[in-house]
Amino acid sequence: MSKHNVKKLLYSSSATVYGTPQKLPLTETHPTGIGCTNPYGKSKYFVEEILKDLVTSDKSWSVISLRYFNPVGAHESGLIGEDPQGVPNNLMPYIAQVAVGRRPDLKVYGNDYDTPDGTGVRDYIHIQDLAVGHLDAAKKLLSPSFSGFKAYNLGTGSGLSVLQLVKAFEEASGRKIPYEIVGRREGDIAYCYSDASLAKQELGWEAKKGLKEMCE
Ligand SMILES: CC(=O)N[C@H]1[C@@H](OP(=O)(O)OP(=O)(O)OC[C@H]2O[C@@H](n3ccc(=O)[nH]c3=O)[C@H](O)[C@@H]2O)O[C@H](CO)[C@H](O)[C@@H]1O
Repeated sequence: MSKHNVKKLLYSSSATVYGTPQKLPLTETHPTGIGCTNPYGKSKYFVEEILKDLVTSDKSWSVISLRYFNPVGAHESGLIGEDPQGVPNNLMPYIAQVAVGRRPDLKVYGNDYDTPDGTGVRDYIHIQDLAVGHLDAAKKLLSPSFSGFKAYNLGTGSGLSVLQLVKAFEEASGRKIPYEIVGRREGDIAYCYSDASLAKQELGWEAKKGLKEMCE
């Protein structure tokens, strides 16, 4: 990057840098790296720390870190979407594979969390909203007044449970999603949802697509 004089970086980070939330909704000032529940979150945290050190040691660098909540959905053309090989780890692609008959049922990882229906609550965000967030962040990064390191949450600001997502997907697809409640998955937390107001104030960005569009 330095050979080509690239000194501006937009980093794809994750809400998992916050670990188990001490306070909800999660703001960018929430501590990071403490109690990260899985290696993915820890690696995102480590890279953010390296980037903070970089901009401190060399003022010619500037970095924006985008902390994604739970990206889901597909492009409306149907040409770009999510179809992971093997067994999907994430909820939405798993539900989609059950809907098309590739898997018999969804295993719901625990219904004994301290949430309204006992299943895990997450802040799902449509990938097209996420893409627009990158464009808005790139504008900020390229503006002459921007310097240093800044992190922004990219989320909708509201949480949905596993069972709410199942129901919404059934409504959008017209297919029944059979499910079975099984034990909790190690490393999972009960709640994770954003306060996305900083991105609205400073980037002029907010999520526009709703649950129905995420499931279509
Ligand atoms: C432990 C783990 O892998 N965490 C990853 C997962 O976080 P998340 O746990 O936030 O996302 P996810 O889509 O894997 O799970 C969302 C919710 O669905 C539940 N669930 C998920 C799959 C399933 O087959 N059945 C089920 O009940 C899960 O317990 C959770 O409450 O995805 C993030 C990206 O979006 C990051 O990659 C996280 O590191």
